[in-house]
Amino acid sequence: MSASPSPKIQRALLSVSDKSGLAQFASILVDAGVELFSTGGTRKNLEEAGLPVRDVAEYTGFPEMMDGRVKTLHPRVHGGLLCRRDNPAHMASAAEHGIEMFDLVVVNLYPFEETIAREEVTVEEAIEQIDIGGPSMVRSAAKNHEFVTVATDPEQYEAIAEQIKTSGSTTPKLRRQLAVDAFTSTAMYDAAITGYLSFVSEEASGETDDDGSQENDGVPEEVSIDLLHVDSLRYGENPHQEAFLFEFANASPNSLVNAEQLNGKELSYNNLLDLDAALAIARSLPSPGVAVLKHSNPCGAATADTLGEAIEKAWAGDPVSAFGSVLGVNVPVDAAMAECLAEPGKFVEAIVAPEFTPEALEILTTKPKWKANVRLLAVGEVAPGHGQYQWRQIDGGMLCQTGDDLADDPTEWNVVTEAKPSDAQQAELEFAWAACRHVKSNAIVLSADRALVGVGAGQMSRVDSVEIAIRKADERVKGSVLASDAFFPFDDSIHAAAKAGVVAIIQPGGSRRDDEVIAACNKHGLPMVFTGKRHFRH
Ligand SMILES: NC(=O)c1ncn([C@@H]2O[C@H](COP(=O)(O)O)[C@@H](O)[C@H]2O)c1NC=O
Repeated sequence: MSASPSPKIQRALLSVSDKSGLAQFASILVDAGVELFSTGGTRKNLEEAGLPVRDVAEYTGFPEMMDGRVKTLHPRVHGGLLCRRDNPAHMASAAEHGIEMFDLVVVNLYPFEETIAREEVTVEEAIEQIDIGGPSMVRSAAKNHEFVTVATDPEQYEAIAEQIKTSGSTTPKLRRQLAVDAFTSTAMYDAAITGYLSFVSEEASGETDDDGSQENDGVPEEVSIDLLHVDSLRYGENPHQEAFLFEFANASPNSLVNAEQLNGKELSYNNLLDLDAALAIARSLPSPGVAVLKHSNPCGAATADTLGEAIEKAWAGDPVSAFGSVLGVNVPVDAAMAECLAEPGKFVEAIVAPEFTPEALEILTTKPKWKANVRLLAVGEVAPGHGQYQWRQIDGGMLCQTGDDLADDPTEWNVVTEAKPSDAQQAELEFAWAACRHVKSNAIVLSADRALVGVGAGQMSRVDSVEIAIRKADERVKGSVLASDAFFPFDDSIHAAAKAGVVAIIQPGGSRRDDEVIAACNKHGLPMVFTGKRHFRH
């Protein structure tokens, strides 16, 4: 079968929510002799630009109705999009029903993803932003791309306009590519809708089964995850691995993927992992707080009256490991912090913070040796994103869980020992507990004066983590408090901690041998708090 010649573009149907670049593109079409048809808002926009445009409602003989739910869903529209120009029977049907051919469709959809990204959005508002007529036109045109050109993104206007200016039509190659883009965009759009409706909470939707229950505990049978390609990364965890960055279509503007990079080299895969961990711990520390990360674990973290003090204390947690670290900060980076980092002997790979003051930016981008490379990311407000689902790939599947991001409530904790923590020890335990949940299990942290002084991370045995934390803290272990992300299976860790000079302990409790662990604390006169909540991090 020989390919049909590219049809001259004579008639275009424009219906867009994002009206950027529209008038300029449409005026090129008008100059090329193309007749324009439009829906309400789009027509108004074109008329305001002084362009001649026909009303789709006048062409179909039906007004827009039901709050815009029905505008273009009409055989005179879809017939004009789906009709094969080389099929005499199709053309005869078109003639019989007064259907005109549309050679170009310019459609972009109701902003569903932007709508559901708004924190206060209701399910009703989200549902009204599900575009039906737009995707229908896009799919009709894309199916019939042998004859019809479909634009779904203002970025495509220039390439289409160039071809129309030179030949009055578009090439089959461009039409095929635009059709692929069109089907991709409607697939992504549907995935966003599916994802939203599947996970929208029972309270928000008010929807339950007749018996009041939610089928399958509210877990949908099928889930689509809507991801947008943001960037191709230089490589993955290692140079021989390919890597890419994707963004959830409904990601918050204050998320790491949307952070503004103010300085530095391009971000690597490992940088992004470390920055993610840095942001998470910064979010859960009291303000002003700083976390210093290496390989996704904090080697330092601190809070103080000023950010300048906090960074000094956080860096001092483990200055050897802090060299080449990634930092997370929960307030704007100021000049005092920048001056501290610019000191000789210090080096950081990247910093994520709500923002950077102009003075801090000036110092970090002019003073240190590594000024050109340091990646500075402004993420905006660092409020925790409660209740978000976390996905993780395993062999042949995905794990899904809600994030471990709710703050703990110390009023629910219990002192289980004869000795009670002093007020100062209680405050220190709260700090240690907040930091501990961000350390890979088995996690042990030692803290003093609201700063980590020793961390034992990712060990297969808890007592090994205790010993590493003690070794790291060195002399500072004396008078420090200890937090453990999960229960102690034996009393050996307690004896080691007491011998080293730890003065109070916090842990979830729940071991078969809790009695022995409590007895060991009592023997050493150590206060111990049970939180009742575990914070494993695998
Ligand atoms: N209902 C319909 O028949 C329909 N036809 C086109 N739309 C959408 O309406 C929007 C444009 O509307 P307006 O021209 O009124 O600003 C576009 O995003 C388009 O995708 C529709 N809206 C929703 O389904």
